[in-house]
Amino acid sequence: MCQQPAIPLINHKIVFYGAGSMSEAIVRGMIARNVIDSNNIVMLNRSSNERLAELRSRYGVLGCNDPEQKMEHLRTAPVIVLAMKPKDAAEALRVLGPVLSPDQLVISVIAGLTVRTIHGLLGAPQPVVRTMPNTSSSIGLGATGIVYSKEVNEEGRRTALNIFESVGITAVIEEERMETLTGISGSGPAYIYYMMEAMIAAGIRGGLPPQQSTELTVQTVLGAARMVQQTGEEPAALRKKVTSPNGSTQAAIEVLEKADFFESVIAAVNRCAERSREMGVALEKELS
Ligand SMILES: NC(=O)C1=CN([C@@H]2O[C@H](COP(=O)(O)OP(=O)(O)OC[C@H]3O[C@@H](n4cnc5c(N)ncnc54)[C@H](OP(=O)(O)O)[C@@H]3O)[C@@H](O)[C@H]2O)C=CC1
Ligand SMILES: O=C(O)[C@@H]1CCC=N1
Repeated sequence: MCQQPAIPLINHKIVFYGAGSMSEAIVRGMIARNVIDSNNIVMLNRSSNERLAELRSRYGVLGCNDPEQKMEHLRTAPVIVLAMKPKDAAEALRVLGPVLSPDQLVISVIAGLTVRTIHGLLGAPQPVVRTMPNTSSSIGLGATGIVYSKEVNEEGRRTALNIFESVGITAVIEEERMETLTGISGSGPAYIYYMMEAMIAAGIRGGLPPQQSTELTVQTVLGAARMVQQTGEEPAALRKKVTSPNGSTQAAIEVLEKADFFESVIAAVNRCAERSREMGVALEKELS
């Protein structure tokens, strides 16, 4: 077994402003890794009490949707993670800006929302970390892109890295690359799940019991990812080893080629990046 690197204990409050899937994935991953005490996690949402009760019972975190208490948490937390949908971000940030003090670190996971727009909506040059994680963070296998605003000091960088390294790997990148990264790793799990759905369906249509088809598909995807990771070989080289000349794999790949699989995946990644930019532009318009 390979040992995961030790992550320093996070011993301050983190407020998740938005208590949905992405927040839960990060919280679950951090708690499983024991990098933070659940008493130090506060999760805020807008309306759903049931959702907060669910999070409380699963992770022992504090949930809150009382407007006054919410503002108090936001005013006092050293670290705030923005995790609402892009359409809700402008309003939430306008409310947040006036209660912040200059040393509070704002970490965003919101697709498309740029550092410049965050600053504009907050109305202050807050230290901002723009990130793009993915939901595999919940099992410690996330992949998170990170951009720092120039206001983020060494301690802020370390804090952001501690959070996201505790739930997977991180890549510090230029902000211009964030949309491409979203197309690969932010949304990427969904493409793999889609491929898995199709493989499972094919197995069932071919007469395998659903459970068997699912188990075989899961193990195949897991094994293929681990092979790339552990052998260090290129996916193309590994694919070649599966593909006997004129054999069954070659026949299957020819069908995928005919459907332009390779270029379709690239087009999907590009469209994802483009859509993230569109969402960013829509949010930028909120500034005027
Ligand atoms: N899901 C994913 O795979 C990924 C998502 N992201 C980003 O994460 C962000 C959240 O996505 P996701 O978790 O899927 O979304 P969800 O819809 O699951 O969760 C959004 C949460 O935000 C809350 N919320 C909205 N407005 C406010 C507000 N004004 N004050 C407090 N809480 C508010 C909602 O509360 P309520 O339900 O009460 O309205 C809800 O808890 C998005 O911006 C997305 O781009 C990034 C990477 C991957
Ligand atoms: O679909 C979305 O907009 C978000 C961003 C990355 C994954 N989910």
